[in-house]
Amino acid sequence: MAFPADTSKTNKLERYNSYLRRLSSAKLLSASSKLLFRATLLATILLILLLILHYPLPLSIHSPSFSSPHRSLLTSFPPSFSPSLSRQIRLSATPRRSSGLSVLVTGAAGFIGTHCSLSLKKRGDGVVGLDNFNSYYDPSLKRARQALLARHSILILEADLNDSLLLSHLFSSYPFSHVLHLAAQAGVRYAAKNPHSYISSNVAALVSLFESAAKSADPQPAIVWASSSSVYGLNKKSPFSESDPTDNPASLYAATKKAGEAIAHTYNHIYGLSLTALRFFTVYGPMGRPDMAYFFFTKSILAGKPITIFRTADGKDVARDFTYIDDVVKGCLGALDTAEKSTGSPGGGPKSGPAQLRIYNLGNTSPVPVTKLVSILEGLLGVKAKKNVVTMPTNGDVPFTHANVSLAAGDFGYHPTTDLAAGLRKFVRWYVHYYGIKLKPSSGEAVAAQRL
Ligand SMILES: O=C(O)[C@H]1O[C@H](OP(=O)(O)OP(=O)(O)OC[C@H]2O[C@@H](n3ccc(=O)[nH]c3=O)[C@H](O)[C@@H]2O)[C@H](O)[C@@H](O)[C@H]1O
Repeated sequence: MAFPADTSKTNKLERYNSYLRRLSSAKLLSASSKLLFRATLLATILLILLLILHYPLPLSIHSPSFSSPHRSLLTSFPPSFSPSLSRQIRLSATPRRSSGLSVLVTGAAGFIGTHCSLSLKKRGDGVVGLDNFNSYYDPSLKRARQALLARHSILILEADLNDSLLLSHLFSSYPFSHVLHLAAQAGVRYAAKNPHSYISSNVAALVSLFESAAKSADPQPAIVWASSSSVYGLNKKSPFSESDPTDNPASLYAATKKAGEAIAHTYNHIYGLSLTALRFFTVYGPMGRPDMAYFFFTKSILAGKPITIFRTADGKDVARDFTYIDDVVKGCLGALDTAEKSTGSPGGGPKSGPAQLRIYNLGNTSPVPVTKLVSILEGLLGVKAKKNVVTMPTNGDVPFTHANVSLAAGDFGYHPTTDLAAGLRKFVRWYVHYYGIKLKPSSGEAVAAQRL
């Protein structure tokens, strides 16, 4: 009898072999999927790097203590303005008079920006505004100014100057003849709280603007921009002239404005940008800045709250060459009208010759003590201020400012005509109307209003 063949050993062997085959194919599968995963990851990283190199991300140095929307208006990819936005930009920028200017006004929702935009538009120039609407002071006031400009068909783009991609796109999409650059981090004492916002707005954004104007605009625009009386710092010689040294800045604000003037020299020298710096002297008036003394003094006096008045360490009055907004606007327009063309070639190429590089004081030429400012306000408001007189802090203030404006007078007929009492009257009139305040019938402003 034949015994059935003993297959148990062969079966075991086959089962073992098939187990080994499955094991190795599973390993192979997992190894190849790992490889595939790594390759995909690498390709994605490479693609992102390529895109960043090609379309650089906006430089965003955010200030820690206030918010800025910093929204890019470039919606599609590759970046471009929507057809409707392009149309609005064209409409707003195109002058209505022959040989009118087309001006990009930065900081257009700001105090001086709004007034200048309106004046330019009223005389037939084209204006496009740009503003980041940050919350350094009440943004609702900036929105009210924006609404006013909109009623005069002036478009304000909500964007940050550090968005260099947007800026270069703006310059390549419309041939602005001029830029009036007023966007800045203002205030001499605030730098102690938020120093970085001064670097971001007054240095980085200035470079971003000059870069785009030099390299993306065709033709390159002439640029008129806001410097400050604060660059004279702790100088003792009075009045301040443009040729005086500016080596003693008393605040970071002043230091960034002085840095701006040095940066302007470089861009003028290398790229042939036509650049004019205007040194403003404590500008005040209707729709002004709530962070300035005349504005918050008015608020506190009306609310019956105490105000702090600074005096110098040796007990003297602190004084300012307070300058009324309408005078400053005339100075800004004069500077724009006399600005010569830039001499650089598109793309930052060689310049055809030296370009204009100017600096002007725009002040009132008659300093007034802060104590006098307060007594004028008391009269206009019909309320006695509760005064706290203290020694001036050493975090930015200077004892006095006083402008010599003969350069601006000679070059574009700048002659300030509004004294502090007349200018503050106009400010108070606006203030009580804007905030819906009823003054006592005996107040200087109420009496003057009855006479009208
Ligand atoms: O010309 C400029 O380049 C600058 O002008 C403005 O700076 P300033 O001249 O310092 O204005 P502003 O704060 O209104 O103080 C006015 C006076 O009130 C005194 N002052 C101030 C505050 C206070 O609590 N008490 C006080 O006595 C104070 O000592 C001073 O004497 C702009 O803000 C600044 O952005 C820049 O443009």
